[in-house]
Amino acid sequence: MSRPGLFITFEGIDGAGKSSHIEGLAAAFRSQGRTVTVSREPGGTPLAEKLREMVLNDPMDALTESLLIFAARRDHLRNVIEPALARGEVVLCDRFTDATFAYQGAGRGFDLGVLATLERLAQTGLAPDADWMREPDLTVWFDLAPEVAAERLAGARVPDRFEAQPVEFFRRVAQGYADRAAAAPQRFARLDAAQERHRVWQQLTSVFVRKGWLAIMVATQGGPQ
Ligand SMILES: Nc1ncnc2c1ncn2[C@@H]1O[C@H](COP(=O)(O)OP(=O)(O)O)[C@@H](O)[C@H]1O
Ligand SMILES: Cc1cn([C@H]2C[C@H](O)[C@@H](COP(=O)(O)OP(=O)(O)O)O2)c(=O)[nH]c1=O
Repeated sequence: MSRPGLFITFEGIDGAGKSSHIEGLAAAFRSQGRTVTVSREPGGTPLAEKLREMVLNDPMDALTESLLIFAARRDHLRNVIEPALARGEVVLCDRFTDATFAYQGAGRGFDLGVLATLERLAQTGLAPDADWMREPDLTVWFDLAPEVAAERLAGARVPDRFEAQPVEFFRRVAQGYADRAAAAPQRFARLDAAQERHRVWQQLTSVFVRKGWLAIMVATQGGPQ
């Protein structure tokens, strides 16, 4: 019997540690026989990657930014995420719609009601049930104080348009994530991302073991060095 697809997203402020763990988790799933698609937003298709370049580099107002992000998201859902889920794969996506509510909504102060409308438009009509809005099965939230994230990022890479924002911006973004998690506690798994890397990995894998999506052995091995 084929297994149902799993759509898992990773969220948190820039520098929270998401990217450090996604490939390790993909390897853990693969070692247990699952086919995994790893992707990211904005991005994940040729069109969406072009839109990503614009969103990360060109100045624009918050509505334009939100429209481009949701356009990229729909293309990504249509061409990558929905087909992979239909094949029963595990889809691991570095950021998704919670990032839009956190960055454009809480961070830039854009209207949350408009974002909810765009979310419904962009994420409906693609899954097998035409009226159903696609959402992640699980969202792993790397929760980290903005000051710690800024320290980790200092010197680590050239900042994009968002990473160059002041710490107050990231405080609002972090609160945006907290609000999203409070509104959908059954979908969110919060990790204490301030811990050492191997401890974050342990927290991460135990979430998947508890859900029955990974066997217990991977909770004690693997992960980033
Ligand atoms: N638990 C951790 N403790 C200390 N530094 C970390 C930890 N996890 C990641 N880092 C470092 O912090 C920086 C940001 O991590 P990254 O995974 O790129 O974050 P994100 O993808 O969330 O922006 C990188 O330099 C990474 O090596
Ligand atoms: C998905 C998404 C990302 N972003 C921002 C957050 C990040 O600063 C940036 C790119 O995200 P990310 O891929 O995490 O960048 P990196 O791997 O370089 O850390 O885009 C939004 O503002 N809204 C969104 O909906």
